[in-house]
Amino acid sequence: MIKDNVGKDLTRVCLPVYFNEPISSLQKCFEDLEYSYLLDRAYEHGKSGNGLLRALNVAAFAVSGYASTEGRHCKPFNPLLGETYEADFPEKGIRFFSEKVSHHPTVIACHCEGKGWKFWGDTNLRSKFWGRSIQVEPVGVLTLEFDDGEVFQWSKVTSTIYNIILGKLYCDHHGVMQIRGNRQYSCTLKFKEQSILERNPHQVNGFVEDLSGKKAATVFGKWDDSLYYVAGDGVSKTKVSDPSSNASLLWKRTKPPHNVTRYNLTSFAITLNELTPGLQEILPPTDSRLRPDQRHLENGEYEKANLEKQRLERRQRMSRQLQESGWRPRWFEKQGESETFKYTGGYWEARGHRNWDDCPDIFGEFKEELVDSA
Ligand SMILES: CC(C)CCC[C@@H](C)[C@H]1CC[C@H]2[C@@H]3CC=C4C[C@@H](O)CC[C@]4(C)[C@H]3CC[C@]12C
Repeated sequence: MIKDNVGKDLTRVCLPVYFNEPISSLQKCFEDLEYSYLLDRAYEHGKSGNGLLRALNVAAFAVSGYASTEGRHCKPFNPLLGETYEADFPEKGIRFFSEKVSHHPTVIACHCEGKGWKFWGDTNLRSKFWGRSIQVEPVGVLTLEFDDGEVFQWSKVTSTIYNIILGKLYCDHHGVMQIRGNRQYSCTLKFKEQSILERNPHQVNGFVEDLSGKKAATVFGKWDDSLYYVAGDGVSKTKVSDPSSNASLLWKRTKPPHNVTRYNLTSFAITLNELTPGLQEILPPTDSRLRPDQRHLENGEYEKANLEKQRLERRQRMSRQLQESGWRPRWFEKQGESETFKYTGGYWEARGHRNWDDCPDIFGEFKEELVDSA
């Protein structure tokens, strides 16, 4: 298996379903929004004139998206071309939508609307599998726009997955994240690379600076745990990295569920593939929740899952031709080659009318009842 896949792009590595988690990359993308309340807070702070606290909460949000990667060791499903995922969370005040917009290279685009903000972006994971470790470089810009016009943009840092063959598999994130704002504040965050002797892994350190380049606050914490800040220009480093000092908490990770599954999903992630009867009737035929192999895996039916996965992978090989002969994403569009895919609108309206006539039947043939009778 390894021999067949060395040097390949991670998204295109074909593995038996046993290595998968019952979540697609489209759904995984939504995991980054688990702590969306930080953006609601950021909006409120900015509205009441505190631009610094807005920038700090945006920084906390950008870090919080990594928390759910801790302890994970399974590969998400690579969605089919044109596959979509929606998440309607009225209790969080957010609506999220994503689509796989390109197969060669693999690109996923997403769009999310919250209370006072919009968040969108696309990612093309440039990854290489070299046998012992995999390095993932997300290419693409994430944009956060507040309703009052303030915009922040950043890109995700490099991730490395270690011990692919021997030892305990784990991932780490490292590099510098530059969160650029269009008004007064910008933020720089450094994700420290873990060394073998590291006693304090997963560290993130950084600062918020104003237009003149003056440090307005220092931030520190761990991407799998929490983030703190100290206002002002940082004083001495030792003092600042001690949470018992005068630091204030920006974000704290939710505790993992009591009865973890073999996938180590967070309580939030566990809900993302749920197919409630009411939902099944309104989803488009392209939604990840309707993907048969993923559903079988979630139900623990490995053999059925594997057969379906092979069938869908065979079908998917034709998607290169499809794309070359002018296939276009249904819900996203990009202006120029270097631009980000932008949501063209209309998904939630179509859902209101259950009008999915022009959605392709990407999963084909599968007719079995998907909802658990239990
Ligand atoms: C080869 C197989 C069996 C093992 C690897 C499985 C796990 C650990 C890998 C597969 C795909 C990986 C993800 C791919 C892309 C991203 C986006 C990046 O911005 C953060 C890390 C994150 C979210 C990775 C986390 C680790 C990951 C989930």
